[in-house]
Amino acid sequence: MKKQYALAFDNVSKQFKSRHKTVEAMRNVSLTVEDGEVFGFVGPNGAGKSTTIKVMLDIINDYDGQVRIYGVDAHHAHARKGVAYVPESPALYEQFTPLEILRMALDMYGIRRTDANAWCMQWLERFSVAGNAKRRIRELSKGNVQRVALAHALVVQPRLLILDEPLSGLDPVGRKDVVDILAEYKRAGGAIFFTSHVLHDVERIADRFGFIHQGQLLTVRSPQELAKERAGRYLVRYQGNATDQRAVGTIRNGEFEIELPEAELPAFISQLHANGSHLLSVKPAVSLESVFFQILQSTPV
Ligand SMILES: Nc1ncnc2c1ncn2[C@@H]1O[C@H](COP(=O)(O)OP(=O)(O)OP(=O)(O)O)[C@@H](O)[C@H]1O
Repeated sequence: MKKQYALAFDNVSKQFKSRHKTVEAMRNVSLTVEDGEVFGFVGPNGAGKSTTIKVMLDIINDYDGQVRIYGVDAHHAHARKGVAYVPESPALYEQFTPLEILRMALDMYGIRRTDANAWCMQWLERFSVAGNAKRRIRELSKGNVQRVALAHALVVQPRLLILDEPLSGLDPVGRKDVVDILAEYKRAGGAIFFTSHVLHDVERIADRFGFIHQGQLLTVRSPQELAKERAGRYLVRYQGNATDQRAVGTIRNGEFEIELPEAELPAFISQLHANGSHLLSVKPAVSLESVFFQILQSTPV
Protein backbone atom coordinates (compact mmCIF):
# COMPACT_ATOMS: atom_id res chain seq x y z
CA MET A 1 0.00 0.00 0.00
CA LYS A 2 1.24 3.49 -0.83
CA LYS A 3 2.35 5.42 2.24
CA GLN A 4 0.05 8.26 3.21
CA TYR A 5 1.87 11.37 4.29
CA ALA A 6 0.52 14.25 6.35
CA LEU A 7 1.95 16.49 3.63
CA ALA A 8 3.37 15.74 0.21
CA PHE A 9 4.70 18.39 -2.15
CA ASP A 10 5.47 17.10 -5.60
CA ASN A 11 7.53 19.40 -7.82
CA VAL A 12 5.77 22.59 -6.75
CA SER A 13 6.69 25.86 -8.43
CA LYS A 14 5.14 29.27 -7.99
CA GLN A 15 6.09 32.45 -9.78
CA PHE A 16 4.89 35.96 -9.04
CA LYS A 17 4.88 37.98 -12.22
CA SER A 18 4.66 41.71 -12.44
CA ARG A 19 5.26 44.02 -15.38
CA HIS A 20 8.90 44.47 -14.44
CA LYS A 21 10.00 41.19 -12.95
CA THR A 22 9.25 37.58 -12.17
CA VAL A 23 9.93 36.20 -8.71
CA GLU A 24 10.31 32.45 -8.36
CA ALA A 25 8.93 32.06 -4.86
CA MET A 26 9.00 28.23 -5.09
CA ARG A 27 11.13 26.28 -7.50
CA ASN A 28 10.37 22.56 -7.97
CA VAL A 29 9.85 21.95 -4.28
CA SER A 30 9.29 18.30 -3.40
CA LEU A 31 9.03 17.21 0.21
CA THR A 32 7.05 14.94 2.46
CA VAL A 33 6.08 15.15 6.10
CA GLU A 34 5.04 11.95 7.78
CA ASP A 35 2.07 11.68 10.07
CA GLY A 36 3.21 12.56 13.58
CA GLU A 37 6.38 14.20 12.32
CA VAL A 38 7.58 17.71 13.23
CA PHE A 39 9.11 19.40 10.22
CA GLY A 40 10.90 22.76 10.51
CA PHE A 41 11.01 24.86 7.36
CA VAL A 42 13.92 27.24 7.66
CA GLY A 43 15.05 30.08 5.45
CA PRO A 44 15.89 33.78 5.39
CA ASN A 45 13.37 36.55 4.67
CA GLY A 46 11.86 36.15 1.22
CA ALA A 47 12.97 32.51 0.85
CA GLY A 48 9.49 31.19 0.06
CA LYS A 49 8.26 29.93 3.44
CA SER A 50 4.97 31.84 3.57
CA THR A 51 4.27 31.02 -0.07
CA THR A 52 4.66 27.33 0.80
CA ILE A 53 2.13 27.69 3.62
CA LYS A 54 -0.30 29.65 1.42
CA VAL A 55 -0.15 26.84 -1.11
CA MET A 56 -1.10 24.30 1.58
CA LEU A 57 -3.98 26.51 2.65
CA ASP A 58 -5.08 27.06 -0.96
CA ILE A 59 -4.73 30.83 -0.46
CA ILE A 60 -2.39 30.51 -3.43
CA ASN A 61 -3.85 28.02 -5.90
CA ASP A 62 -2.24 28.89 -9.22
CA TYR A 63 0.96 26.91 -8.93
CA ASP A 64 2.60 24.08 -10.83
CA GLY A 65 2.97 20.65 -9.30
CA GLN A 66 0.83 18.93 -6.71
CA VAL A 67 0.27 19.26 -2.98
CA ARG A 68 -1.51 16.59 -0.97
CA ILE A 69 -2.62 16.76 2.63
CA TYR A 70 -3.30 13.30 4.02
CA GLY A 71 -3.57 12.13 0.45
CA VAL A 72 -6.14 14.73 -0.64
CA ASP A 73 -5.25 17.36 -3.22
CA ALA A 74 -4.83 20.71 -1.45
CA HIS A 75 -7.12 22.35 -4.00
CA HIS A 76 -10.02 20.64 -2.19
CA ALA A 77 -11.23 22.23 1.04
CA HIS A 78 -11.67 18.86 2.72
CA ALA A 79 -7.92 18.30 2.45
CA ARG A 80 -7.70 20.67 5.41
CA LYS A 81 -10.09 18.71 7.62
CA GLY A 82 -8.28 18.28 10.92
CA VAL A 83 -5.65 20.86 9.96
CA ALA A 84 -5.11 23.97 12.08
CA TYR A 85 -3.02 26.97 11.14
CA VAL A 86 -1.55 29.80 13.19
CA PRO A 87 -0.16 32.74 11.20
CA GLU A 88 2.78 34.81 12.38
CA SER A 89 0.54 37.74 13.30
CA PRO A 90 -2.82 36.19 14.12
CA ALA A 91 -5.79 38.39 13.24
CA LEU A 92 -8.40 37.26 15.74
CA TYR A 93 -11.74 39.06 15.88
CA GLU A 94 -10.95 41.98 18.14
CA GLN A 95 -14.42 42.39 19.57
CA PHE A 96 -14.61 38.82 20.85
CA THR A 97 -13.12 37.28 23.96
CA PRO A 98 -10.63 34.39 23.95
CA LEU A 99 -13.31 32.06 25.33
CA GLU A 100 -15.72 33.02 22.53
CA ILE A 101 -12.99 32.56 19.96
CA LEU A 102 -12.19 29.05 21.13
CA ARG A 103 -15.90 28.18 21.24
CA MET A 104 -16.21 29.40 17.63
CA ALA A 105 -13.30 27.16 16.63
CA LEU A 106 -15.13 24.12 18.01
CA ASP A 107 -18.27 25.13 16.07
CA MET A 108 -16.31 25.67 12.86
CA TYR A 109 -14.73 22.24 13.10
CA GLY A 110 -18.11 20.68 13.92
CA ILE A 111 -16.89 19.52 17.33
CA ARG A 112 -19.70 19.08 19.85
CA ARG A 113 -18.73 18.61 23.46
CA THR A 114 -20.99 18.79 26.47
CA ASP A 115 -18.04 20.23 28.41
CA ALA A 116 -17.19 22.78 25.67
CA ASN A 117 -16.69 25.72 28.05
CA ALA A 118 -14.52 23.76 30.47
CA TRP A 119 -12.55 22.28 27.56
CA CYS A 120 -11.85 25.75 26.12
CA MET A 121 -10.93 27.12 29.54
CA GLN A 122 -8.54 24.20 29.98
CA TRP A 123 -6.72 25.21 26.80
CA LEU A 124 -6.63 28.86 27.79
CA GLU A 125 -5.18 27.80 31.14
CA ARG A 126 -2.63 25.63 29.36
CA PHE A 127 -1.44 28.75 27.53
CA SER A 128 -1.63 30.89 30.71
CA VAL A 129 -4.32 33.20 29.32
CA ALA A 130 -7.30 31.92 31.31
CA GLY A 131 -7.20 35.13 33.37
CA ASN A 132 -8.01 36.99 30.16
CA ALA A 133 -10.71 34.56 29.00
CA LYS A 134 -13.47 37.18 29.14
CA ARG A 135 -11.57 40.28 28.05
CA ARG A 136 -11.76 41.44 24.46
CA ILE A 137 -8.94 40.46 22.12
CA ARG A 138 -8.23 44.11 21.38
CA GLU A 139 -7.32 44.64 25.04
CA LEU A 140 -4.68 41.89 25.04
CA SER A 141 -0.94 42.20 24.49
CA LYS A 142 0.62 40.82 21.29
CA GLY A 143 2.12 37.88 23.18
CA ASN A 144 -1.22 37.01 24.75
CA VAL A 145 -3.00 37.21 21.38
CA GLN A 146 -0.37 34.77 20.07
CA ARG A 147 -1.12 32.43 22.98
CA VAL A 148 -4.88 32.64 22.32
CA ALA A 149 -4.25 31.87 18.63
CA LEU A 150 -2.25 28.78 19.57
CA ALA A 151 -4.95 27.68 22.03
CA HIS A 152 -7.53 28.28 19.27
CA ALA A 153 -5.55 25.92 17.00
CA LEU A 154 -5.08 23.19 19.59
CA VAL A 155 -8.57 23.25 21.08
CA VAL A 156 -9.82 21.37 17.99
CA GLN A 157 -7.13 18.69 18.45
CA PRO A 158 -5.82 18.87 14.88
CA ARG A 159 -3.83 16.07 13.34
CA LEU A 160 -1.64 18.56 11.48
CA LEU A 161 -0.66 21.92 12.86
CA ILE A 162 0.79 24.53 10.50
CA LEU A 163 2.65 27.28 12.31
CA ASP A 164 4.21 30.36 10.74
CA GLU A 165 7.00 31.61 13.02
CA PRO A 166 5.25 30.17 16.09
CA LEU A 167 7.41 31.80 18.74
CA SER A 168 7.72 35.30 17.36
CA GLY A 169 6.25 37.83 19.74
CA LEU A 170 6.65 35.60 22.80
CA ASP A 171 8.95 36.25 25.73
CA PRO A 172 11.41 33.52 26.84
CA VAL A 173 8.96 32.05 29.39
CA GLY A 174 6.19 32.08 26.79
CA ARG A 175 8.48 30.37 24.28
CA LYS A 176 9.31 27.61 26.73
CA ASP A 177 5.63 27.09 27.61
CA VAL A 178 4.65 26.88 23.95
CA VAL A 179 7.46 24.49 23.06
CA ASP A 180 6.45 22.25 25.99
CA ILE A 181 2.83 22.22 24.79
CA LEU A 182 3.89 21.47 21.21
CA ALA A 183 6.13 18.65 22.48
CA GLU A 184 3.13 17.19 24.30
CA TYR A 185 0.99 17.50 21.14
CA LYS A 186 3.71 15.68 19.22
CA ARG A 187 3.92 12.91 21.83
CA ALA A 188 0.16 12.45 21.39
CA GLY A 189 0.79 11.80 17.67
CA GLY A 190 0.23 15.25 16.12
CA ALA A 191 2.20 16.43 13.09
CA ILE A 192 3.62 19.95 12.81
CA PHE A 193 4.92 21.97 9.88
CA PHE A 194 6.50 25.16 11.17
CA THR A 195 8.45 27.93 9.51
CA SER A 196 11.23 29.94 11.00
CA HIS A 197 13.84 32.35 9.81
CA VAL A 198 15.62 32.35 13.10
CA LEU A 199 15.92 29.17 14.98
CA HIS A 200 15.32 28.98 18.64
CA ASP A 201 13.74 26.78 21.23
CA VAL A 202 11.28 25.20 18.80
CA GLU A 203 14.09 23.41 17.01
CA ARG A 204 14.35 20.92 19.87
CA ILE A 205 11.07 19.25 18.89
CA ALA A 206 11.78 19.00 15.15
CA ASP A 207 12.41 15.60 13.58
CA ARG A 208 13.74 17.10 10.35
CA PHE A 209 14.56 20.49 8.92
CA GLY A 210 14.13 21.67 5.34
CA PHE A 211 16.33 24.59 4.28
CA ILE A 212 14.83 26.86 1.65
CA HIS A 213 16.59 29.67 -0.16
CA GLN A 214 15.31 31.69 -3.12
CA GLY A 215 12.42 29.29 -3.53
CA GLN A 216 14.62 26.21 -3.69
CA LEU A 217 14.64 23.47 -1.09
CA LEU A 218 18.38 23.10 -0.61
CA THR A 219 18.44 20.15 1.72
CA VAL A 220 16.51 18.27 4.38
CA ARG A 221 18.46 17.25 7.49
CA SER A 222 17.80 15.60 10.80
CA PRO A 223 18.87 17.28 14.07
CA GLN A 224 21.47 14.51 14.44
CA GLU A 225 23.00 15.37 11.07
CA LEU A 226 22.99 19.05 11.99
CA ALA A 227 24.61 18.37 15.36
CA LYS A 228 27.44 16.59 13.56
CA GLU A 229 27.94 19.60 11.31
CA ARG A 230 28.07 21.90 14.30
CA ALA A 231 30.52 19.74 16.23
CA GLY A 232 33.91 21.32 16.70
CA ARG A 233 32.71 24.86 15.95
CA TYR A 234 32.80 27.60 18.54
CA LEU A 235 31.24 30.99 19.01
CA VAL A 236 33.74 33.57 20.24
CA ARG A 237 32.61 36.87 21.74
CA TYR A 238 35.08 39.62 22.22
CA GLN A 239 35.34 43.32 22.82
CA GLY A 240 37.59 45.52 20.76
CA ASN A 241 38.36 45.74 17.06
CA ALA A 242 36.56 43.83 14.36
CA THR A 243 39.75 41.87 13.78
CA ASP A 244 38.24 39.43 11.38
CA GLN A 245 36.01 39.91 8.37
CA ARG A 246 33.89 36.96 9.49
CA ALA A 247 32.78 38.66 12.71
CA VAL A 248 29.03 38.91 12.51
CA GLY A 249 28.47 42.50 13.52
CA THR A 250 28.32 44.39 16.73
CA ILE A 251 26.28 42.88 19.51
CA ARG A 252 26.58 45.95 21.71
CA ASN A 253 28.97 48.81 21.34
CA GLY A 254 32.34 47.35 20.55
CA GLU A 255 31.34 43.71 21.10
CA PHE A 256 31.70 41.17 18.33
CA GLU A 257 30.84 37.56 17.68
CA ILE A 258 32.56 35.12 15.37
CA GLU A 259 32.13 31.43 14.71
CA LEU A 260 35.32 29.42 14.22
CA PRO A 261 36.39 25.81 13.90
CA GLU A 262 38.28 24.51 16.95
CA ALA A 263 41.61 24.41 15.09
CA GLU A 264 41.52 28.16 14.49
CA LEU A 265 40.77 29.15 18.10
CA PRO A 266 44.30 29.42 19.52
CA ALA A 267 45.55 31.66 16.68
CA PHE A 268 42.46 33.85 16.82
CA ILE A 269 42.68 34.32 20.59
CA SER A 270 46.40 35.21 20.36
CA GLN A 271 45.52 37.74 17.67
CA LEU A 272 42.87 39.26 19.95
CA HIS A 273 45.38 39.64 22.78
CA ALA A 274 47.98 41.09 20.42
CA ASN A 275 45.73 43.90 19.24
CA GLY A 276 44.35 44.75 22.67
CA SER A 277 40.90 43.18 22.30
CA HIS A 278 39.30 41.35 25.23
CA LEU A 279 37.98 37.84 25.02
CA LEU A 280 34.48 37.68 26.55
CA SER A 281 33.42 34.07 26.01
CA VAL A 282 34.00 30.93 23.95
CA LYS A 283 31.01 28.59 23.62
CA PRO A 284 30.16 25.66 21.35
CA ALA A 285 28.28 27.02 18.32
CA VAL A 286 24.68 25.96 18.63
CA SER A 287 23.02 28.23 16.16
CA LEU A 288 21.20 26.56 13.34
CA GLU A 289 21.55 29.78 11.38
CA SER A 290 25.27 29.15 11.20
CA VAL A 291 24.64 25.68 9.78
CA PHE A 292 22.25 27.26 7.32
CA PHE A 293 24.94 29.61 6.08
CA GLN A 294 27.37 26.71 5.76
CA ILE A 295 24.79 24.83 3.68
CA LEU A 296 24.24 27.93 1.60
CA GLN A 297 27.94 28.32 0.94
CA SER A 298 28.36 24.70 -0.04
CA THR A 299 25.27 24.42 -2.27
CA PRO A 300 25.24 25.84 -5.77
CA VAL A 301 21.96 27.77 -6.18
N1 LIG B 1 1.87 38.44 -3.68
C1 LIG B 1 3.12 38.55 -4.09
N2 LIG B 1 3.44 39.24 -5.20
C2 LIG B 1 4.71 39.35 -5.63
N3 LIG B 1 5.76 38.76 -5.01
C3 LIG B 1 5.52 38.05 -3.89
C4 LIG B 1 4.20 37.91 -3.37
N4 LIG B 1 4.26 37.14 -2.25
C5 LIG B 1 5.56 36.83 -2.09
N5 LIG B 1 6.32 37.37 -3.06
C6 LIG B 1 7.76 37.21 -3.25
O1 LIG B 1 8.05 35.82 -3.23
C7 LIG B 1 9.26 35.57 -2.52
C8 LIG B 1 8.98 34.60 -1.38
O2 LIG B 1 8.18 35.29 -0.42
P1 LIG B 1 7.68 34.60 0.93
O3 LIG B 1 6.74 35.56 1.58
O4 LIG B 1 7.17 33.24 0.63
O5 LIG B 1 9.03 34.49 1.77
P2 LIG B 1 9.26 34.08 3.30
O6 LIG B 1 10.31 33.02 3.29
O7 LIG B 1 7.98 33.74 3.94
O8 LIG B 1 9.85 35.42 3.92
P3 LIG B 1 9.68 36.06 5.39
O9 LIG B 1 10.56 35.25 6.33
O10 LIG B 1 10.20 37.43 5.19
O11 LIG B 1 8.23 36.02 5.77
C9 LIG B 1 9.78 36.93 -2.08
O12 LIG B 1 10.70 37.35 -3.04
C10 LIG B 1 8.55 37.80 -2.09
O13 LIG B 1 8.88 39.14 -2.33
